[in-house]
Amino acid sequence: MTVLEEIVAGVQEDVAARKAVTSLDALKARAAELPHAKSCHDRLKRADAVQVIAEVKRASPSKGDLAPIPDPGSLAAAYEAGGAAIVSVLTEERRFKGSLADLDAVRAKVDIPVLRKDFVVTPYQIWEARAHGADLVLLIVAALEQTVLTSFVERIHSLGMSALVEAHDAEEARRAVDAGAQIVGINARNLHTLEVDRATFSAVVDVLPDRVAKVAESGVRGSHDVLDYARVGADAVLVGESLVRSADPRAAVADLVAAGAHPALRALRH
Ligand SMILES: O=P(O)(O)OC[C@@H](O)[C@@H](O)c1c[nH]c2ccccc12
Repeated sequence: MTVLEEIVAGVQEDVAARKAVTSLDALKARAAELPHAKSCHDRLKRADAVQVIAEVKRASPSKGDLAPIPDPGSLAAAYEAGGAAIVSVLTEERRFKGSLADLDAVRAKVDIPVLRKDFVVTPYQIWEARAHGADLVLLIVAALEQTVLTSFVERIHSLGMSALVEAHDAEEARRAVDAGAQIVGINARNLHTLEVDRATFSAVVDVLPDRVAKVAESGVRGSHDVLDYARVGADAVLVGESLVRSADPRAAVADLVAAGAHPALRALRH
């Protein structure tokens, strides 16, 4: 089993356990009472600056524990104050130590859109995301057959949310576009080997049409990586580890946001 398959197997067990407690109908009823999801595409695809998606990430399969994060709501509020466009919350429990409770805590504290970051393999998880106030849902191409991927993108859009569809190579990026993705993430971390290769983004991005919002995911250590990704066509960067490890997450986000708004990039982006 690859790491991805192992994670998905655990997620399937965890979803089954939650389903036994909360029915799909209960999730739908809860979702019906919430304000509409906030739109994300135009927020990420801005002519003037590269945007920052800041992630609440406690642990990862490659690095183990990253940060204790006693108060995920406050961390997310710091990200928002630093100028993040969107906050991402890992909800996978076994390897990333996230939860829907973290998503709730973040949703309660920020006004910017919130991304549910998990290994979505059933429509139940999409309803769950909406019922817990998510605006954006991650879908991983490598974990889904094409017909399923397409139906999940449609389901997410029909619930008023946005899909961030994650690819690792050109073939997966094409599949993302074919599935109707308007926001595509290119992950520098290979989910089979867990290695980071920052050159992945530039190797894959040309497959994507102009209208797609392009997110460079993983391995952003600081403002120089934002500039590098920006130069090769990223509309946004998704950053976890370097922010959760920072002593001042608000300032750390602000640094990345400032790099993304660097005047030298503006000419490139027109
Ligand atoms: O911590 P980093 O290297 O800044 O990476 C963040 C994000 O890209 C990463 O958490 C991620 C990208 N795609 C995922 C899919 C599942 C879980 C996690 C991820």
